[in-house]
Amino acid sequence: MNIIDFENINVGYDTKIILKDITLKIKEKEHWAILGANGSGKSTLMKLIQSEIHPRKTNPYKKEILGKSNYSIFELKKELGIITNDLHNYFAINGSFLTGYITVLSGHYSSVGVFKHQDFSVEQHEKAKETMKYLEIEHLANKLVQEMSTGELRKCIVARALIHDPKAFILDEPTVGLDIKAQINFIKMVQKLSKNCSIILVTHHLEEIFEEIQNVALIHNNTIHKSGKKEDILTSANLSEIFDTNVHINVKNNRYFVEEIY
Ligand SMILES: Nc1ncnc2c1ncn2[C@@H]1O[C@H](COP(=O)(O)OP(=O)(O)OP(=O)(O)O)[C@@H](O)[C@H]1O
Repeated sequence: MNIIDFENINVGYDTKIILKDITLKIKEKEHWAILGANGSGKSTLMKLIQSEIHPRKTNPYKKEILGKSNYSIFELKKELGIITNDLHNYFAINGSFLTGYITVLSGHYSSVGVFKHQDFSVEQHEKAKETMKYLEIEHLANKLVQEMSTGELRKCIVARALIHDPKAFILDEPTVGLDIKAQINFIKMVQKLSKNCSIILVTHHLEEIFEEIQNVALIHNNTIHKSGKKEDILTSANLSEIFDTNVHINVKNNRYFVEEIY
């Protein structure tokens, strides 16, 4: 099954087209990085995936997620763990008085916090505990969201999505606001998740593309400029083109990094 199967999609805001002719196929169990400069349209692609914006109907197109062209967004979000900075900020503001445990438990109803009308079974509580243990965040169980660091809250939000055992995680610039140690730590956690589900990592940081990510799509010139196997796509020439600056990249221990900007 394909996680994402898009063909010839044009999408934008009001009358303005931001991304055109989007064709992208991501199969189950594949791991992808989507790379692009600031303003290239990465977040717009995320909004398209989440159906916050819709393809223009002026041309034939295909938009299937998890093999379906018609789906309820509520159900979709259980099958796809979608982690955005908007979600993070929403929790930081509206869920500031929740504990880590309640944040994770609320994933069962995809709500922000738990409410009197919601019943939780013993199994649901067990799942929340097990998920926190798996992500090594048990120590955050009683900590309030407002007392958490950016990295701690982001991990709780990932755990909240993981409670549904999603088929894929889509992470939009997940290390924004994290210092170097927290960034490495977070990417290690995503690497662990990749053992059980697809990872689609939207980023502009080359170093975050961990070994298991074997496919890359580059967004440039309002479209998916190039996509395919990591070794073919992640080249100094391609990155110089999309970031509009001369960069020389290198690979060490299966990790890509920018060696020189000139
Ligand atoms: N709600 C909106 N209404 C109109 N234009 C928008 C809207 N959101 C984004 N845009 C425009 O769409 C283009 C792509 O923006 P988008 O946020 O998708 O880029 P991005 O690659 O995610 O950027 P960044 O790396 O800076 O987060 C930009 O020119 C931006 O100004």
